[in-house]
Amino acid sequence: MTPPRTQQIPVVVLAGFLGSGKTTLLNHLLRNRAGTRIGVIVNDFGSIEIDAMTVAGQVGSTVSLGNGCLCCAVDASELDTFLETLTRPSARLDLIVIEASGLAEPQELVRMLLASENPHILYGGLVEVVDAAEFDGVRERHPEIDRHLAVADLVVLNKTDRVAEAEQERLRAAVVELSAPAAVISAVHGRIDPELLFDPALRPDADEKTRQLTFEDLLREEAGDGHDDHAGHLHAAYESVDFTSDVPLDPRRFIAFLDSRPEGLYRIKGFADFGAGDRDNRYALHAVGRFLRFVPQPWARGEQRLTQLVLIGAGIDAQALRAGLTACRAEPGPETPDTETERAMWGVLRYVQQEPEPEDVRQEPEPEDVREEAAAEA
Ligand SMILES: Nc1nc2c(ncn2[C@@H]2O[C@H](COP(=O)(O)OP(=O)(O)OP(=O)(O)O)[C@@H](O)[C@H]2O)c(=O)[nH]1
Repeated sequence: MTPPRTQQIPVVVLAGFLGSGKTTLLNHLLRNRAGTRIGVIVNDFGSIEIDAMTVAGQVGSTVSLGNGCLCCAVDASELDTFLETLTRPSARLDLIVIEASGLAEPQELVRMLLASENPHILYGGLVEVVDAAEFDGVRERHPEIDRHLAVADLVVLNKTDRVAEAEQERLRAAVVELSAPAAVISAVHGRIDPELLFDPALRPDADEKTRQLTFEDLLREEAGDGHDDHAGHLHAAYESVDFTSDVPLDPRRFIAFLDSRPEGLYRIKGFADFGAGDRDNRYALHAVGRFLRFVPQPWARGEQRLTQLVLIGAGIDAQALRAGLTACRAEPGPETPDTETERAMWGVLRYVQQEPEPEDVRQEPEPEDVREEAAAEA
């Protein structure tokens, strides 16, 4: 007979501004979990759940919290429902990771976890991912980021491949100052030692520095800084636009649309179908600030060919963006690519990285997986 489960499951909050690399880090973690069973809760800002779709090779259970910021749930009951599902003994999980939306207020999530009455969970710390290449700009626009760093337990200074070494030193010093006494580690493509999440005691200088926010800390913070109102939340000024099309996109028009995207449109993610331009692949698309990248991914057998995009920004004109995207839809063309369609793809291929990252390779879930979608559970 199996003994009753008494151990509490640590719940780690994975936060960081839009596009900083949270999903990439999470995928790295899931691929290098060495037998640790991880449950994942994904909280997307847009209503097409791109993040939930791209969390690959799930082990354990994945639930998606869908549209809107979890930090603004009126009460913690929705989160509690998911935690309840993930902590039942049959899920046999060792760790739960909540990937916050890129606009969430991490301290609100921590507050909800600490207030949860689920006896099977234990708050496992806040991991904040920082995009080294965008850090200065994001901080300038959103001084609130300082507040997020101040409550983190582990900071991952990600995308260090995109900044020069001297610059890295400067950024690191700035992040260390803002997040002290949390440990700060530099990373490329979120490749950190998974043990850092599984076992907080292994974090650099853990014995002296690890600090886990207590409920009292959060209450004090709430009373002190006056930032707790919804209007002060990062996402208050942001809007998301979803676009789905079963008509393929014209590559030239779509690249022209992307090249002229407005300043406030900070993040685009999703998948594009270029029809005859490439019958074999869909193109995963990531824009973060002015950075743009496509990753071709083979269509799965029988998969519906769709373009699905989420655009997130501040001060954007949703109607104009939707109209712009609709105008990118291709006229019916040849079934097989001719020279003209091949040439039209050149603009897209300029943004394709030659060597795909392991994170970009689509994986089928492992056979033992239990995958539960919110719809089935809610
Ligand atoms: N050059 C470089 N690109 C990276 C690195 N880490 C992530 N990326 C890319 O950055 C883009 C955004 O990464 P995601 O992991 O989707 O970011 P996210 O934080 O989950 O994004 P949101 O959920 O929209 O907030 C993708 O194109 C990643 O491949 C890195 O270390 N270096």
